[in-house]
Amino acid sequence: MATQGKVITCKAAVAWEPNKPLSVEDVDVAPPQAGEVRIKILYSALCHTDAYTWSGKDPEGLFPCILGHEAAGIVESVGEGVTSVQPGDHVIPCYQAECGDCKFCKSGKTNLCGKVRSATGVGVMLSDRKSRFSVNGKPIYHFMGTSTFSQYTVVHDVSVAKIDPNAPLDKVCLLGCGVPTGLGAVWNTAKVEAGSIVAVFGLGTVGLAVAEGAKAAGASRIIGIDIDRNKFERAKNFGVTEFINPKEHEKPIQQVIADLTDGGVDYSFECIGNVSVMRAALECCHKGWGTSVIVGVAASGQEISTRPFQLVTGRVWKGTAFGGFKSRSQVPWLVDKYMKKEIKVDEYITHSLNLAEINKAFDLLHEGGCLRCVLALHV
Ligand SMILES: NC(=O)c1ccc[n+]([C@@H]2O[C@H](COP(=O)([O-])OP(=O)(O)OC[C@H]3O[C@@H](n4cnc5c(N)ncnc54)[C@H](O)[C@@H]3O)[C@@H](O)[C@H]2O)c1
Ligand SMILES: N[C@@H](CCC(=O)N[C@@H](CSCO)C(=O)NCC(=O)O)C(=O)O
Ligand SMILES: [Zn+2]
Ligand SMILES: [Zn+2]
Repeated sequence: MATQGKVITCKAAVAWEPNKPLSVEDVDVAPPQAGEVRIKILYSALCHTDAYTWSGKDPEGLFPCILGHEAAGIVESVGEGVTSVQPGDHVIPCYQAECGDCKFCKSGKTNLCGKVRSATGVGVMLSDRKSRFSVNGKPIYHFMGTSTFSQYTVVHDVSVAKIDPNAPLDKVCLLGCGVPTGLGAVWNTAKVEAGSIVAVFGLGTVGLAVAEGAKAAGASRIIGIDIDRNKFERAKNFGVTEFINPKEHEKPIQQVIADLTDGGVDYSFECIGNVSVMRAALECCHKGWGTSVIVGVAASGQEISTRPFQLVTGRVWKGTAFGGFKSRSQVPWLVDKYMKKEIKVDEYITHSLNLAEINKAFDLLHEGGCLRCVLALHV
């Protein structure tokens, strides 16, 4: 391979400072070291977590950095000792690693992996605690161990899922974050049973994937809650059966929902990142067994609260990261499900742009009509 072992200079969107428009410029990407993989990223979608970190509200946000974590590409080269993938493999970089060997991976109780998290949380690679990205010699931090708003990125081998080479990369890039998160919140974290009544707060990509997962699980009612009434029409296609706009009610939304459901729902999901809504989502659950799952990411300094009595009386509060899916083992399975038309992916893509238009893509993310905007990295 002509580029193997060499620095690659390519285009990437650099976030120099919080909230300052991203700058698409030439970035040097160093070759992968031992245990690392350099990937040619072909497509990357934007997730609200990218916008959250860019906003400066993420306590783990470091600048300058290269954001992006919902992508697909092809392995360009691998570092010493890497056997799980080879150049030419089609892959999805996974912000949640899976080493199979750490205390977390071996526990059988969680999809969180501890192998590289101490490095990915501070924007560097594990082996030498340095970045592989630089601009004119100045290091640029990695983000979430993925940094996919770059034509080439370097990730840890434990963060790379090898997928079916026939899968369209401009679609399955979404399986790097939002869609699996919603599906898995239902299937893995809550384990919703057939006949359950479900409430979904926030009908963006994550909330719609929750609805899709709940429908597949056989939920009898799926109540969508959003302050944007326009969200309902589209949400019906994902399984939402009823819609509530909190702005149209005087009573607290948890009371409105309890009244509509003979005391509360079996499962609720907060897919917004708003701590007041997280409280409402817990409190709209049925006494004795209702379970609420926090999916949304709330800003630095925000805290959740409720009366302990809510838990004493049997409600359960949970959270989920990447929907509880084990990334390297289960992302290929999700890709196969998509190829068999068992899960939706295309339906979440509302916009397609290229890397040079990334700031426009971030603007779109804040507009009601946009679910996922997929960027083509090499046009
Ligand atoms: N836990 C994880 O692993 C994980 C993974 C991906 C995304 N996330 C987080 O999930 C959240 C949702 O992501 P998304 O991409 O679907 O976002 P989104 O912005 O597309 O969707 C949020 C929806 O919530 C609605 N909303 C906003 N305020 C509301 C309120 N007070 N009451 C009711 N509805 C309200 C908006 O109208 C919008 O439809 C974000 O916080 C994101 O960071 C978490
Ligand atoms: N850095 C933030 C937390 C961000 C967060 O919660 N990330 C989610 C994924 S969001 C994907 O769009 C997650 O999976 N977290 C688990 C992990 O990062 O290991 C903060 O500090 O507030
Ligand atoms: Zn995400
Ligand atoms: Zn591990």
